[in-house]
Amino acid sequence: MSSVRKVTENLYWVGVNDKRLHLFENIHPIPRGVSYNSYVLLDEKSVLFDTVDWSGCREFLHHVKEVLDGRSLDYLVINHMEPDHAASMEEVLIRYPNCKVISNEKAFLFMRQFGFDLDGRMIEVKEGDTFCFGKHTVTFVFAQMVHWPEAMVTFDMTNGVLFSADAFGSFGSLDGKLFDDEVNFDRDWIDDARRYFCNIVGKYGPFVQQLLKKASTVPIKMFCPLHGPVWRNDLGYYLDKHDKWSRYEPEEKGVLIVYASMYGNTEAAAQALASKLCEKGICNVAVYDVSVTHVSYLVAEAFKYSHIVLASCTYNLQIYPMMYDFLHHLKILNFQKRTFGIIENGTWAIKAGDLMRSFIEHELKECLVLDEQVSVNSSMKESNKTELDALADALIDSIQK
Ligand SMILES: Cc1cc2nc3c(=O)[nH]c(=O)nc-3n(C[C@H](O)[C@H](O)[C@H](O)COP(=O)(O)O)c2cc1C
Repeated sequence: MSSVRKVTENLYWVGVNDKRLHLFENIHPIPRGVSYNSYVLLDEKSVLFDTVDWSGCREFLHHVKEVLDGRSLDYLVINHMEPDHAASMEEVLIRYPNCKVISNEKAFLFMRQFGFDLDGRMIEVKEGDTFCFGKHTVTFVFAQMVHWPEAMVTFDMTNGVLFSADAFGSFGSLDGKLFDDEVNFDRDWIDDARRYFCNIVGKYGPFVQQLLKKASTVPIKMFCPLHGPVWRNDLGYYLDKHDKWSRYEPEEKGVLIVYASMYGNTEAAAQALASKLCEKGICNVAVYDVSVTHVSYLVAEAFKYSHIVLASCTYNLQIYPMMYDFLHHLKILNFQKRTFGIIENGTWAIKAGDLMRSFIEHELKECLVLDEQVSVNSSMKESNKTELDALADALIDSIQK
């Protein structure tokens, strides 16, 4: 008896959940854990699709053994060579000495780089190749840079299952609930799914768009990703989210306010703006302290909202370091197509506003900074109230356009 679950006829989830890992990629907090998904297909040949992180190897091997129930393993398909999926492959190959690895040229190169000895057990496939395991015939679709260059997805033409690698994944431990229709995704999962996408694959929007285009040409009935729930019900909902995220289009009209403040004065200005916006009828407003909320959450919120206000005090003639870090993350994730407002603060040489404006205008693509800037000199004054009003009005004008 184990946590193995049947996915569909002859296909089983043999993955593991990880609630111990604190930081995914040693960067992103995962308070709800994460799953490493792997799947076994029992056809005339037995096939394992990807493996799991090294930390879950022992339990995973038990799952594989249980499903194989005495059969040998014929093939291991590696869609993605990142160690959270491929680290356990060597152990699989030791236990199943007749198992051959099906993957692409670049993935085999990466396997050698990671020190896996495949010793004549490689079957190299190219884009569009097909492979028959008995009743099931699969085709391999390259998904370059979703999220590594060797990534591919495998489409089972017999039952419509897409083994989608890192595409359509999410943070979050499954805890028994394998399918999208077994959870309240919009309530309990969407924030983690967004945070996963934006921070892990966000930079590669155009490549995700290419994959979505390829996906639209085949009759997919199920996404089997390498993290998070399997999709068998409302695929359109999830496709639509991925389409928006990968085009850098906001999901919602609203204002994200992120502030950097040491002694509370910049924070007070940020909160005053939030109140003004709500008073004027725009209540879809989210406020975060950049020093309190991890940057991966801020990035996800930036992808969600149409408008962003950055409020930063000046620090050694620079943008406050945590705010700079947030901007840096947006830049390296190829973040684009938003309207920004700016609040700055300083006591003797106020620089944060100009520096943030310049960063947004020069380092982010297709982003606009509103002229209506708020400049606080240490603490808010009467003149700042007028500036805040003007910024709130400019944001509302822009939202309503
Ligand atoms: C380490 C440090 C460096 C600072 N550097 C500058 C600066 O370069 N220019 C400036 O105008 N104010 C500077 N300040 C002052 C703060 O920006 C200023 O007091 C601001 O009002 C603080 O806003 P807060 O109340 O939101 O923390 C600095 C303060 C600290 C602690």
